Amino acid sequence: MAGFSIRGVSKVYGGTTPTETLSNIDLTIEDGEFLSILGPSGCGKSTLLEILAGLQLPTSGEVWFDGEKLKGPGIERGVVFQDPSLYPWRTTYRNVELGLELRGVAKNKRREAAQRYLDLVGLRGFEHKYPHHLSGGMKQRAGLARALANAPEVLLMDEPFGAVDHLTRLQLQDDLLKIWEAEKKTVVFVTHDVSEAVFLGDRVVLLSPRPGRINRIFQVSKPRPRKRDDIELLKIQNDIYAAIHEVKSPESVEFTI
Ligand SMILES: Nc1ncnc2c1ncn2[C@@H]1O[C@H](COP(=O)(O)OP(=O)(O)OP(=O)(O)O)[C@@H](O)[C@H]1O
Repeated sequence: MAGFSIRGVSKVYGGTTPTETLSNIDLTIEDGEFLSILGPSGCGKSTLLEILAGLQLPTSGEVWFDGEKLKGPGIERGVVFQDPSLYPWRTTYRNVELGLELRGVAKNKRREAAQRYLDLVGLRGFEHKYPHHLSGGMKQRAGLARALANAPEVLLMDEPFGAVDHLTRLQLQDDLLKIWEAEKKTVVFVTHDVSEAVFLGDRVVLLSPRPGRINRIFQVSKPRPRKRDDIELLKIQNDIYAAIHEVKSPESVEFTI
């Protein structure tokens, strides 16, 4: 059961002026769910994702995954960042097999897994190219294949398509949904793009800033495949904008339509 139970999680970053970044987050993420986390810049989206990844510990509260209290990172939770940070001296294939290599997986098993996921993300034929020969979208696909090759139960994605052009972004969203449907992973997807959050998610968790709190959770019941101009999705987007404007913070309107 690759679900999370987040109970009363708060995060205070230290320093000369300690800041409460997250306050009292209670959230259950279901096994197999595609959950979007949406909010303005600085509301703590990445911090929450890092807590789920085990890269940060909450200051108070706790997170349970798969029936166990989280204490740190784990192979069952793969992370995909905006910058895929591929090693420039390794080919695409060798970047994708890296995690397996570090864990001592035999070469034939590595090859099998890397090729499977390179195919799945649409990079067949680019296995032997180096990262500088790949477009931004292709690098992001390679980063996704690298995460998938470790066979995680959960993908934790932090604005993974934030740095690619608009059309590539739409294509990557479609492809990610196909992969999610094929692989049956739990996905937690951080974005500040309202339409992306609604198009992708089963639910959209809207965070409000300073400190980051759950403002509202929007259910997106529309079955897939979805059309971007679907009236039901547009209505949810409008409801989200209305909720954002209710908060009335000048910085809480930094969203992409
Ligand atoms: N390691 C850290 N140490 C101190 N403060 C931090 C640290 N990481 C994040 N913060 C602060 O916590 C707040 C929330 O940051 P976070 O990156 O989680 O927000 P976000 O919603 O993901 O923002 P963005 O959309 O701009 O990436 C910010 O004010 C940030 O400066």
